[in-house]
Amino acid sequence: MARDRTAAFPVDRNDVELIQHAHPPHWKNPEPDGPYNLVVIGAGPAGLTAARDAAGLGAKVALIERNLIGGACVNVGCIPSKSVIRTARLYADMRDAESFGGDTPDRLHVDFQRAMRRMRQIRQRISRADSAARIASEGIDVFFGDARFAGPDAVIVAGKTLRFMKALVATGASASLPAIPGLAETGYLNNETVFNLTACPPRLLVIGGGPLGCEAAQAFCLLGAKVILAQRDPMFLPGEERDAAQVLSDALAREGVEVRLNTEVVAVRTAGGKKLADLLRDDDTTTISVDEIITGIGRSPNVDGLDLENAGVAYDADGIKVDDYLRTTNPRVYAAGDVCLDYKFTHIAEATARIVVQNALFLGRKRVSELIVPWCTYTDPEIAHVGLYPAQARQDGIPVKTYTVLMHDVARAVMDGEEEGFVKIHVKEGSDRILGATVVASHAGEMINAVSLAIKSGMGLHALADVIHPFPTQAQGIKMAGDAYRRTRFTSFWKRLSARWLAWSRR
Ligand SMILES: Cc1cc2nc3c(=O)[nH]c(=O)nc-3n(C[C@H](O)[C@H](O)[C@H](O)COP(=O)(O)OP(=O)(O)OC[C@H]3O[C@@H](n4cnc5c(N)ncnc54)[C@H](O)[C@@H]3O)c2cc1C
Ligand SMILES: NC(=O)c1ccc[n+]([C@@H]2O[C@H](COP(=O)([O-])OP(=O)(O)OC[C@H]3O[C@@H](n4cnc5c(N)ncnc54)[C@H](O)[C@@H]3O)[C@@H](O)[C@H]2O)c1
Repeated sequence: MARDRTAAFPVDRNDVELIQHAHPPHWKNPEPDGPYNLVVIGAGPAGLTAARDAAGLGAKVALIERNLIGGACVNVGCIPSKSVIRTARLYADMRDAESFGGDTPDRLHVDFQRAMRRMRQIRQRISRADSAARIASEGIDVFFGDARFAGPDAVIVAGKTLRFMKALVATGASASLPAIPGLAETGYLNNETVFNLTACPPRLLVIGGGPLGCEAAQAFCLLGAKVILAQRDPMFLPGEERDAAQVLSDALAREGVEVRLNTEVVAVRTAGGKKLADLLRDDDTTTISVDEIITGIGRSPNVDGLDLENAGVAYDADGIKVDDYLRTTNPRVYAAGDVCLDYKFTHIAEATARIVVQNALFLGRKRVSELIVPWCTYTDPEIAHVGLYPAQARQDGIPVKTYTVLMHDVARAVMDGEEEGFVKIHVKEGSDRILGATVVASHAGEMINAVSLAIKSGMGLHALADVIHPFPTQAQGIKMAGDAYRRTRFTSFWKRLSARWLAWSRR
């Protein structure tokens, strides 16, 4: 049977339900009978998608999970984090009630335990759709246990050998271990443990200003913690456009997060029941005292214990090596999701799993490089991006022209009191070919989809301006960027020509 990692949850009724769905305690692994078309290792978003799609197309499929079905996303990632963020936003709105013509409650008490209970309730509800029983009822052989390769065409799990025609490694990634002296001894939280908190830490240090650190810092700050956010780089979300990161930095600071950029946490220790952290910036070290520390310094692929060498599957510290078709160095074995990709997101894990099903089982030639992939950091405002950044385009020798709309010019954003941010759409100069876009807005994650659709379907910015949006919506900002492009088409030549035509029509 699998290791008892499930016991890590603080067991309330919701967690009991979750475990019942995602790793039923009395589950009996089936008896493998003959080779499988596809053996999938890992039941996170990548593994679940591949197993279900393949079984739906008639393949004989085995799915192996050592911990909880749903993987990082459902159990310790997207679902719990966005559920907590929603409650944090509620408190932010309550504090801001007066600017909406309401009254801020006199004694605003944050009920952290209720917020976490709501999160656990949502998590167990969402896990129902992917329960072991449900997956098994779809004709998939579900095994619980640690999978490892016994050879180029065999996997062993819980003492049973599963032979395969093709296999998919979808084992995901785990929080990288910070190499900060004293941190392990002092104790810290990461995404696997932070959702077990039952009280909001009064003072909290968040290490790392990537998506995880920024989302966590803002949420805990809005839930009442005094948060210090230390980021080694000169800006948050280092991959994003500089002005997007700046808007976020300003928003965090305004809400009360103590922003420490260019800052590295170099040592941690305990004193008088507190955690002391040494923060190094330039050549200055300051020591801060906190109650808890959360790390969000990146994720490392789950490759240990898989005995990949037995299958001739090459890997290194960045994960399993795959080609553009997601084949590993063993032609029978594919990989998808966090275990092999630089971009670690649920929707990419799912999209790459679909590629594997086509390529591995149906002689497909789908390439990862063909995917149009947006992503979004769910802070307030949200930061979403798709396609190329201007710097990348210029590096490829593509001249770039950018059309920008500020959210304070979008009527619905003004009405909603959500004026912060912008829509930026980058096109190839001299054309309306969309290269990429960054949206910074309260609902940027929803808005970016129109641009992804346009890029995917080869629709230019001119055509995007012709798409009629219901009024008033914040997504109008996308259309307004299209309108800005269209106005540039009114060159002085066309203006003169149309003025002449109109003058003639008045005769
Ligand atoms: C706090 C946080 C918030 C996030 N928020 C978002 C978000 O808002 N949007 C977004 O797109 N992404 C988000 N992500 C990223 C997202 O969770 C991952 O990209 C996604 O879960 C990757 O899916 P996967 O299937 O590749 O791997 P995982 O979800 O990691 O699943 C892999 C599974 O494999 C199992 N496994 C590993 N080794 C073995 C083995 N040897 N045998 C059997 N089973 C094994 C694991 O137990 C796990 O269940 C977030 C991540 C974190 C940490
Ligand atoms: N909204 C989302 O889609 C979402 C949310 C959370 C996480 N995720 C995924 O999870 C993955 C992990 O996110 P993450 O934020 O942990 O990783 P990350 O690699 O994106 O960012 C980590 C940041 O921590 C900084 N850092 C590292 N060591 C440090 C130190 N000692 N002191 C100070 N700063 C330090 C790095 O400079 C870096 O900017 C990402 O790949 C992301 O795709 C996605």
